[in-house]
Amino acid sequence: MAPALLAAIDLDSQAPPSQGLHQQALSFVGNVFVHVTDETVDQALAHLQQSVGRYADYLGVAALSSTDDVLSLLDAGAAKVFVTRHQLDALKAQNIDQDRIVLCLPGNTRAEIIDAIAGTQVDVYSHQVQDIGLVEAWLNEYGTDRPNVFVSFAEPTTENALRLAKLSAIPVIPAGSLTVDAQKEPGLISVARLVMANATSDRPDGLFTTLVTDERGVALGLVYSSEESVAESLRTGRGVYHSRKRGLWYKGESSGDVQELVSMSLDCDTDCLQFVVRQKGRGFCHLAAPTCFGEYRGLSKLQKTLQSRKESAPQGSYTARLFDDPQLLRAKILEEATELCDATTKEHIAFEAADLFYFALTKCVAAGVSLQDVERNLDVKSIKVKRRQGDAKLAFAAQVAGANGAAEGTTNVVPNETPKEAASVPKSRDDPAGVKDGRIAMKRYVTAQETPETIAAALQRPSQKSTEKIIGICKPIIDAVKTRGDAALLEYTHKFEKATSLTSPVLRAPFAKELMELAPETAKAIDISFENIRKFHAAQKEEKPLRVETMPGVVCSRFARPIERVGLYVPGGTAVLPSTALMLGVPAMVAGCQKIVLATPPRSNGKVTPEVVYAAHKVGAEMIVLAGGAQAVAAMAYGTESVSKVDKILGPGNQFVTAAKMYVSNDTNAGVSIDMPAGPSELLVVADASANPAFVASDLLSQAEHGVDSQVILIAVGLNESQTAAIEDELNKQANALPRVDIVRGAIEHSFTLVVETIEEAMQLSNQYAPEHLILQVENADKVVDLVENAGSVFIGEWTPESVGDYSAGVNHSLPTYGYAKQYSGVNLASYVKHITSAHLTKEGLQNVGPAVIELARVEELEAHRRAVSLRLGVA
Ligand SMILES: NC(=O)c1ccc[n+]([C@@H]2O[C@H](COP(=O)([O-])OP(=O)(O)OC[C@H]3O[C@@H](n4cnc5c(N)ncnc54)[C@H](O)[C@@H]3O)[C@@H](O)[C@H]2O)c1
Ligand SMILES: N[C@H](CO)Cc1c[nH]c[nH+]1
Repeated sequence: MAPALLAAIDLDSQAPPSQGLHQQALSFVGNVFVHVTDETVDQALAHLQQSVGRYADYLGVAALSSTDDVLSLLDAGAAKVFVTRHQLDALKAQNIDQDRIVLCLPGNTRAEIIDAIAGTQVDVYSHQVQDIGLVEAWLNEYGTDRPNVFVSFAEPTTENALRLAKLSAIPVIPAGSLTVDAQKEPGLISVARLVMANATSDRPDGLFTTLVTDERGVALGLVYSSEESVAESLRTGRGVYHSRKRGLWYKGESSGDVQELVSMSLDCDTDCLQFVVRQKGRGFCHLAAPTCFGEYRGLSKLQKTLQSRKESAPQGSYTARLFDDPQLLRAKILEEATELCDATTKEHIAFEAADLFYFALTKCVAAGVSLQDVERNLDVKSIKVKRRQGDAKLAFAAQVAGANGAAEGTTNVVPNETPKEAASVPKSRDDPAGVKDGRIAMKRYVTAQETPETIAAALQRPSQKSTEKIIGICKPIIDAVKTRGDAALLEYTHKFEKATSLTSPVLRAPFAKELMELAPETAKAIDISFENIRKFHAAQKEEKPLRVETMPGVVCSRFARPIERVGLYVPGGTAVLPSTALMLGVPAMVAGCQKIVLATPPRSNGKVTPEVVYAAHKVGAEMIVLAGGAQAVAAMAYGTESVSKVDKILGPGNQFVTAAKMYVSNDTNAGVSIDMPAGPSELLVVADASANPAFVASDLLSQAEHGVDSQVILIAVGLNESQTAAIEDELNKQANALPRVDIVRGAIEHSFTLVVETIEEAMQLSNQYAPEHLILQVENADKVVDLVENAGSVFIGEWTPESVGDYSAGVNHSLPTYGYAKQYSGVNLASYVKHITSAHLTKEGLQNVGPAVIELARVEELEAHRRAVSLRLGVA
């Protein structure tokens, strides 16, 4: 819609004008003209930022030397730019919407104008016009079927402006020459007169039909206006109309339900006014309803409810709980966003979107943000000219890839090609340094200031994709491998690993030397780690059977035997993990398992990294299955033409690996067991004032870099603000220097610090969480170990970073996550053996224990059991 006028303002003038339009009246007019030069581009951008949504900015940019600056101004929300012919051509070449361009005419004669606008359909601007008659002449010649014509005057007067306004030209007049109070400023040009210059009434009484709406455009009611009421409304900044019975009508004067004027404008054929207002009191309608068409609905209604809950919520109100508990609100927003992503039917999508809107709007209202603010943002974004790539941030893309798999084509996260690349995930294209999105920081809770429920909610792990869903994806894969063996296994490796050249799914021992060629320092590091892991696991061996004489002549024993055939899964999706091959393979070797099968996804060239082959060789693996995911698990569980069937499958992996392990272990036909359900890596550090902030931060980051779903927690014991901030600063600094900063950022988003007062409280919270890894960086750390009840593995004192456990200290890194440390142990020697018990009785022993057996068999009415004893003892 063409504006009625533009009020020209000066970017440099800081002081309010001594006469003419004040700031608020600029919004009523709704359209402002600003002249921009190379020196004032930044000021203009700042001005746009403040004013976008309050009024439309028309910018004179003819003096700008750079087209980029013009584009930036359009991008920042300028409604239109007034340009030279040269600039017009440059903007056209950039495909800028011509509706946003106004061509500055080089002169005002007919010939000059025709020449300038030849071949264009853009609006035009005739500036500093001296001879109004000349402009009137060509406006009359063109008629109304022409682009918009903007005109500024060498000497603006009411008469000049009205003459051109009546020909539907748009006057551009300095704000200081305009007034909304013509009585007080009689020498200035009346805005009301200009606004109404072209208004036409289709009513016998000459009044103008007026639609009154709120800021979101929701109709409040219908009224009538006259030029006088419009002038009064502009003067007072309130809703003032013309009552057909009582004349000038100051809305709400007697009821108190007044309105603040936001803006006013005419419709497309200038016979209807729209007043945008902020309604006060009970509402617009004389029946005390918000609108003359009834109550608010939908988002407007929700907003009103939330705003009133914020002011005073009834006891037990859920919304009030959300306002008070940002952590709960955050969790709900994430939960609902995920549910919306998973919804498929129209009804379900509408249902989930409604839930998400509710929680999102609660967040807005809590922060004093209105729907109008949100919609203003949408409008500004809708006219951006610099389009973004639109890719998801890597952290989120990786999450989706984790759930759907890159192979489904849902993301652009690609599987690794080489070990080095795999270890260094690329940063997002939008943010090559990985720092633009701001500080990397964990949320902080001071437990003394929070409710126990808030802390308990914080200690919940981030939600995982439902196992049923993942099993639904894995089951067809497992069935295919079970029924079609190698052929299916190879097909899935071609599909998921893109290893299309692979023709055999296994690599058999002895492995060729050239497949395990390593730099001497790498081989040495593997050898050292191997030896330490071997020593620690060998020490766990039970040298002789357990033997107890429970009664004279009754001897009970328990002895261990290795599980004959074990399958070890070494993950390889986003990182290559030879350390995991050692952690799983060395105890299998020490336990004496006869057949060790190792499975790992190959690279796209069909090969496995030499470090993994070397580790497989050192532990005596019989073969490496060149496959990953559910297909590798199925191959080891059921066996194929090439893959040996195993009795137990161990090792971590992503959701597909875990789901497949759980599925095959429940299939009685498979006859296979598993170590434990595994989840994303996690770490909890308990640190007191003696801890080195740089050490603490480095430990937290060491697990955060595993995946966006990793979680790290700091429990700060008795730290003051500056001590806690020192760790946070270190974390931000070190995180931003990491190659996997995007993954870290994703993990840190659901990681947090708990500030507690005592070490006892810290350990109680740690035991409640049951972390996979627990680091104690506190005074007397070895004494604090006594307080540990639940944890996968504990790292004691400032010189024990968790990474030593990941690689070389000797302890195992395959550990229970997701709170399973409450009931599971990490992988250890016992994971590779089963225990067999034996009983050995003498005659005397049977005489001693026999009567008890006879009696219990009688109670259970199992006669054959009873007789097996009574017969030997010769009793009835
Ligand atoms: N707890 C521990 O001890 C420990 C140690 C090392 C690694 N980890 C964890 O193991 C995990 C390794 O995950 P990863 O993805 O890097 O490697 P991975 O080897 O576990 O999984 C890769 C396989 O997933 C399968 N897959 C991918 N998308 C699929 C889809 N859409 N449908 C079906 N199958 C699909 C493919 O077969 C692919 O080979 C990480 O979460 C890491 O933190 C844990
Ligand atoms: N920290 C992982 C267990 O959660 C294991 C690992 C392998 N490589 C490095 N770290």
